[in-house]
Parts: sequence; C-alpha cells; structure tokens
Amino acid sequence: MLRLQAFNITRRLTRAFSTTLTNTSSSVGSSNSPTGSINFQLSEDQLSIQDTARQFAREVIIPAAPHHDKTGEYPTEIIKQAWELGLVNCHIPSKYNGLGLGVFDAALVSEQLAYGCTGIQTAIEANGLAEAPVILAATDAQKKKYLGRMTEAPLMAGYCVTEPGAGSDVAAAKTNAVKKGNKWIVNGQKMWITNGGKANWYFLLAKTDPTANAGKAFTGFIVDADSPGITAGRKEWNMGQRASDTRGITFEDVEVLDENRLGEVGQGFKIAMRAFDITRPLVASAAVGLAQRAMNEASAYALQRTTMGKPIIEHQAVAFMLADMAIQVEASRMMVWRAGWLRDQNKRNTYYASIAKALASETANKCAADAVQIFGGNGFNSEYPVEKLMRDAKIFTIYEGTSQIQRLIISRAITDATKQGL
Ligand SMILES: CCCCCCCC(=O)SCCNC(=O)CCNC(=O)[C@H](O)C(C)(C)COP(=O)(O)OP(=O)(O)OC[C@H]1O[C@@H](n2cnc3c(N)ncnc32)[C@H](O)[C@@H]1OP(=O)(O)O
Repeated sequence: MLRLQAFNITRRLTRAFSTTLTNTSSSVGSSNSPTGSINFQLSEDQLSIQDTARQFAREVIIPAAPHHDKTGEYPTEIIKQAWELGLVNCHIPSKYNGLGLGVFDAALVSEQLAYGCTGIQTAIEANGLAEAPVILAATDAQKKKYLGRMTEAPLMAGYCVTEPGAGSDVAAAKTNAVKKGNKWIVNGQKMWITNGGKANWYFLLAKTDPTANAGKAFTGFIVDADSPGITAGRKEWNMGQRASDTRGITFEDVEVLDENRLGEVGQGFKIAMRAFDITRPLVASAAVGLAQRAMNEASAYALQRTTMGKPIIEHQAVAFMLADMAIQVEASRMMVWRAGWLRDQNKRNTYYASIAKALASETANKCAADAVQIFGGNGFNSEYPVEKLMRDAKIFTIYEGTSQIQRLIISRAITDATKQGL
C-alpha cells in the first residue's frame, strides 16, 4: 500500500533539493524564489517535493483519515512515515541535519498534507510551530540539542503559549518563571496545546517581569516534557481535527535550567510573535488544502449526481458555487505564496501573513459548507467525506490567531501606514 520505494526516490530528490536551499542562519530557510521578477512557475525541485507530499496524502493519509477522525487515535505511524520522507520539520536548517526549507516551499508541503486530513497535518505542522522560536532565537548548542534530535527520531514538540484565560490576548498570560540561581521555577497552566501529550519538548512562554509591558514582560524557554512538575491533561475531544492531540498542560514548580532560556530575558513575546510570521502562512496553506479538497469532492459528486435529467454540475446554481470555490481557493493560494515569499526574502510579512490566514481560513469554511450543500442529504452524513471537512475547517478561523485578531493586525498596519502618509 505504501509504495515507500517510490517515495524514497522522491525523498532523495528532496534531500538533493535541500542542499541548494540550505540555510544555516537563524532565520527560516531562504527560498530559491527568483528575486527581481515574479514567476509563478514552480521549479523542478519544488514540484518534486510537492509531488511527494501529494502522493503521501493520497496513498497514506486519505485512507486512514476516517479512522483517526472517528477514534481520535493519534496518527503515530503516519507521522513516522512522513518523517522518513522528510515531510516533517521542514524548516530545520541543514546544519542540524534538516531540509532548511523556506516558508514558500514548506507551504507547498502543508497544502498537500492538509488535502489528505487537516487533523493529521496539524499534528505534523505543530512541530514547525514549536521549532520556529528555536530556529529564530536559540543558541547553536540549543539548536544542536533540540532541533538535532528531531531529525534523529520522529519526535514531536509543542508550542506552549495559550492559557485558559489568555488565547487571543497573549499579553494576559499568567504562567510565570522566577529565577533562582542558575534555574527558573515555572508555575502556571497552559491550554489547547497541540501535541500536548505527545511532545518531547515544549517552547514555553512565561512571564518574567509582571510590571513590564508585553514586549518586555515575557521570556521564552525550551522545556523537556518529562521534567518533574509537568502534567498533561486529558486529550480534548474537539469538533474536528480529531487526529490532533490537544491538551491542557500544568506546570508546578518546574525547574528549567537557565541554559534552556531562549534568547534574552524579556524578549519572549516578540520571539513568539515572530514565529507566527513563519507559521501563519503555513496554517493558511493548510486551509487552502482543505478548501481545494472540498471543491474537488463537490465537483466529482456534482458530475455524477443527476436531478431533472442532467448532472447537477450542469445546473447553473451548482456550477456557480463551484466557480466561487475556485475563485476563493486560487486567491487564497496566491496570498499564501506572497506571504511565504516575502518571509523568505527576510522581509517583515506580518501584514500579508494575517491577510493570508484570514482569507484562507474563511475560504476553507465557505468551501466546506458549500460542498456539504452540493452533496445535499449525503453531505450531512458521515459516510461521505465532506461533513468531516466542514468540522475540520472551523478551527482555522480560531487557532494561530482568530480571524478577528488577523483583522486587528491588518487594521493596525493600515493605520500605521496611513499615519506615515504611505
Ligand atoms: C498547524 C499548526 C497549528 C498548531 C495549532 C495552533 C496553535 C495555536 O493556536 S498557537 C496560539 C495562537 N495564538 C495567537 O495567534 C494569539 C493571537 N494574538 C496575537 O497575535 C497578539 O497577542 C496580538 C497581535 C493581539 C498582540 O497584541 P498586543 O498585546 O497589543 O501586543 P503589541 O503591542 O502588538 O506587541 C507587543 C510588542 O511585540 C512586538 N511585536 C508584535 N508582533 C510582532 C511581530 N510579528 N514581529 C516582531 N515584533 C512583534 C510589537 O512591536 C511590540 O513591541 P514594543 O513593545 O517594542 O513596541
């Protein structure tokens, strides 16, 4: 079933590809996207890695997705296979034995994996989210230790920022770290942590100066998940993306060595935000993958389902819904590419990342809901694939910043630009 041999060939191509895109700096890999001109033609290498991810989604993820959706079982075996193909931890620089892909190239992968199942893709991509602050701010020794091990075994990691009382408003987070000698003592409660119960280590954001403003109040840490005092709560049973492991995590007098502090004291909030500049385009590309799947499922169904003597795809009411899906999918993908490309040029992309995230996540919801509509009664039934897409889509407008937070970021950028007369 797996056709791993075929995948291994593509993996070798992928590895070869990585050597030409290697990035050993502290930023996520630069891409081979041409500078000075716009070119929508993917390179042979990009097509190759996209094809590997597409094939993996079609042959491995799609057949297994209904089981993981129904049972909530964590897709350990699938993640292991994806890891063997180089489809996990795409950003880790080659210096630490990773592929060192840029955001643009990683988006090609995440769109394809998400086409198969966004629950499984989220479990995979959550590694990228936890690793982003480490790639951005860690010392060489920290990178060797924590990124290096991710390339030696199919381990998972988690990004511990959200709290029961601090989701959209990160600055309201209360988990604190107090310095004692060469250690920090961490206390607090995190919530909705993806890979919470599966992670080998966490990126942790903790308040270290309660009197300072957000930009200086927090510090980032890398925390081993088996540290005494850490307790992972029960797996949350969510509306969709059920393959993904989401939990609350309690920190009770957890000792973290100062050598595990990430960056300067007080810089944690900015490191956590800069990580989103990398990962929001990837969440958006996953939403595009789901939207594309909804459109493909709806088109195929509309071609074979007949009413009033003809396939429903020939009824304009249905055909125009499909056309609207195509418009939204194509526009969303272009925004993902723009946000990713800009980041790969080492330019600030926060505004475009938020536009891509808001547009693509709302597109995923619209396309999934319209696919259910096109399927009619069958769409409402769990024997058909589209009700899962509709449940899975909802979280895209919530995690990694709600649609409202994206609009806050976009509108602040407009205000700033206007004030500067731009
Ligand atoms: C597929 C994988 C998915 C995995 C599962 C998903 C997991 C998650 O959902 S993770 C949690 C997601 N949470 C979020 O996205 C939180 C949303 N909220 C936010 O983004 C922020 O809290 C936001 C934008 C509202 C910040 O607002 P606010 O509190 O007003 O802070 P703000 O004043 O803008 O910024 C504070 C400082 O940080 C700086 N800063 C903000 N953003 C950035 C950035 N992108 N880059 C660099 N610096 C930044 C500001 O310039 C400011 O600096 P200074 O103090 O020197 O002026």
